[in-house]
Amino acid sequence: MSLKKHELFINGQWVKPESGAYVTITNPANGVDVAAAAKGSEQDVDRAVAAARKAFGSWSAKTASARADYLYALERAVVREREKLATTITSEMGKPITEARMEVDFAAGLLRFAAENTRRLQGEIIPAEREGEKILIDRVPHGVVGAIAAWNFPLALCARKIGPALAAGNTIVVKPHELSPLSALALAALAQEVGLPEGVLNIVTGDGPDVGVPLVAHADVPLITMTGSTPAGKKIMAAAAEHLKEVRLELGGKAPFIVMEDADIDAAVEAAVSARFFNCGQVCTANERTYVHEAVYDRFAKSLRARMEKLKVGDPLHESTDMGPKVSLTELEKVDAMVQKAVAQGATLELGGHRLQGGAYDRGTYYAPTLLSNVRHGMDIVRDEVFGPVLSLLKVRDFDEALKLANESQYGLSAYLFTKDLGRVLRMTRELEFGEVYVNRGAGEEPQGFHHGYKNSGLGGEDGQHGLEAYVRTKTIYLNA
Ligand SMILES: NC(=O)C1=CN([C@@H]2O[C@H](COP(=O)(O)OP(=O)(O)OC[C@H]3O[C@@H](n4cnc5c(N)ncnc54)[C@H](O)[C@@H]3O)[C@@H](O)[C@H]2O)C=CC1
Ligand SMILES: O=C(O)[C@@H](O)[C@@H]1OC[C@H](O)[C@H]1O
Repeated sequence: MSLKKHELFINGQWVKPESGAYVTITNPANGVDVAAAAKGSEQDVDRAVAAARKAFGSWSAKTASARADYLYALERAVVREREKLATTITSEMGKPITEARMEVDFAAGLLRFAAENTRRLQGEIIPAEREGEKILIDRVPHGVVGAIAAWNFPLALCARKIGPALAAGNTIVVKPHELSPLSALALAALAQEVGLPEGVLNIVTGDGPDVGVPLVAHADVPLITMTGSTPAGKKIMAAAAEHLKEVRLELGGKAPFIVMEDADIDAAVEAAVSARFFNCGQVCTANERTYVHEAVYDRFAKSLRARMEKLKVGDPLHESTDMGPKVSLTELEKVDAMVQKAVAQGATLELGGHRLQGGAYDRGTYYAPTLLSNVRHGMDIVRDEVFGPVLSLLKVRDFDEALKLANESQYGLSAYLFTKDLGRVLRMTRELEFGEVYVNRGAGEEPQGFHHGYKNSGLGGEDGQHGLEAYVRTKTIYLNA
């Protein structure tokens, strides 16, 4: 049976790539080829940007309510197609179907938030020095937004950029990740179905060098928003600097997960496990370093191990599966190398530490839930982002030490704190150098929050009112009759 070929979505139409080539998308759970996606190129980017530029005039001229209506319609279509979209996500990148449904819900929530807030992008009126004059500070869209996504949330990361960009009156060209373009293409099909005007949303599939690079360099794209690795984010920022364009970057993380002696240990264990093993550890907000107070360390470690042993790894389409495969063999090997290096540097391997093999595991890229103890702060595994199911346990003397070690990182996206002591919580709000902190709960941001990393975790931030405001710029008008 021949694979379904997915074309590019440009100017409201499905069009063939200039290259004439297609890339096979493989399900990491079983090695089965699921579809082929067009291999985009610079010429395709040019076509998509031209379409988006042409559509910008009439889209930005629409009333905020009219733009909201389209976004509400798209959200309703996403909700209606929840199961189909979730299955697409699972088959292209391997997360459990239960989590894929959560991703669809999150994507719908992001679109709904954008729709609800189109009318809240308000300007200002300032008294002038000249009689009769008013100074207006208006908020206007940038024009064509270039959006580049990662594979770990292939639908939600696109919705997170499309929703606010369109709400604010921009048009957009989206480049999904080369490993997982299918759910973004399914979203485009829904946009077409709900009658989104042609050219407002365009999708060019393909890899970073062929599509991402020309999109970033394009003279008619004044704003780039990207989710992915820190090295790629830095390259994008350097390339954008050549053209003095704005960038919003949502990059890697190395979240500390701090458990103090007064914490609810059962709740902390549950949250530590879900924040580490959700999506097979492939989340920028994942629990990367679990710092536990020495007074409760042994109890925590025992309970953690017991909880981890219960994790069911297997076919992500099964309702009871907790963890699916890694997205690709390359990614699996990267994680395994980090684990082996940690062991060589003196960490103790308590659980896992290897690829799962035998039976159905042999067809996919499964890695065992891994627990490392005796982890010391100088080890590479504490420094570098581990995008996989590997939990590193570190013992700390007190809160001071936990705070100090938590801050000793090049990253600054998310952090977690479990304690009942309000004094510590208040101190943490001042001293912890992270943009998003979860107190006495596990991971999972909300559309009305603000997802924003410090240091090497990124620039700009996404979601909520602050995220929406990134998609407008100011225009000052000295108004006289
Ligand atoms: N912050 C996050 O949420 C994510 C972090 N990662 C981290 O990144 C590592 C590598 O994963 P990759 O998929 O290779 O991420 P990546 O950062 O290379 O790719 C992300 C997106 O950027 C595009 N891209 C890459 N280089 C580009 C360039 N120079 N110009 C324009 N576009 C470019 C890619 O095609 C993709 O769409 C993972 O192991 C993980 O550590 C991966 C995914 C998401
Ligand atoms: O890219 C990531 O891993 C995060 O931005 C991620 O995106 C949706 C999830 O809810 C976030 O944690």
